[in-house]
Amino acid sequence: MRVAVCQLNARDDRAANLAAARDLLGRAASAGADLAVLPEYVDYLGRSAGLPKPEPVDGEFAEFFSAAARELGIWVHAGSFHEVGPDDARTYNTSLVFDRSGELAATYRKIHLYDVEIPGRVSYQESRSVAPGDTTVVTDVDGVRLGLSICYDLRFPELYRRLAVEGEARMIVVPAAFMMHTGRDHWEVLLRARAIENQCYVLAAGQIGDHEPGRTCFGRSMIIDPWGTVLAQAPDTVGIVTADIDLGRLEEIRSELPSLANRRL
Ligand SMILES: NC(=O)CC(=O)C(=O)O
Repeated sequence: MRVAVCQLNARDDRAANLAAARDLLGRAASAGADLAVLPEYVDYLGRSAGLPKPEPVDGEFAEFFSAAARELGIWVHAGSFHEVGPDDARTYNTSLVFDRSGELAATYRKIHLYDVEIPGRVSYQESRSVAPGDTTVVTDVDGVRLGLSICYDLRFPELYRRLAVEGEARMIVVPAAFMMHTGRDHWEVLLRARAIENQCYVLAAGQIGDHEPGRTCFGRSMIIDPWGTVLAQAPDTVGIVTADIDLGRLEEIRSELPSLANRRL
């Protein structure tokens, strides 16, 4: 199976964001990808005052990416979007996965919300406008188990352990809008740790560059194998990178260094 991660610079123009995402999916399909993964908040990354009306899971956002999956004949992980939330003040931060025929295969709502105050660097209170999900999700992509997560979830290893052990995931996606300040020191380390400790492929698709208001994302989308080797890394531009998933190699690593099987807790 070939996978692609797509690096995007979403801003406050929803139509332009979706068109840019569709272009990247087309490029992924042309590169032979079976599965393409988009970053967190494909629909909108701008001022909260300008946020378009949140949508239900079966709304226009879903129709758009369902059509893309069907037209291109590939699996599409549509990053995440602003889903209608449980009350007027909050949305959900939601990922959708579509199969090759455009059928919805999985829905995941970000569980861990980014409430962080780093003076002079990062001030973000995601839980003010987003409600957390409470369910772990694993789906089958052409017979390969794919575990779902979003951005800040990356810092909570217990989620990934659950995806790998209870969910039997062999690949884990991390669509993200990781901040520049934290990204340059933490992004690759955390991604490679999750890949090594869970002996899974990690597919990490990031937003890149400046987004209103004054938010800069780190990018460096990457695909990592279960040994922790970075198979592909995006340069600091919008674009895609691809790599091939080798399940034989994964099983070899799990049998030669059986740390998952050797768990005591
Ligand atoms: N933006 C996020 O949700 C997470 C992030 O930037 C970080 O964990 O650092």
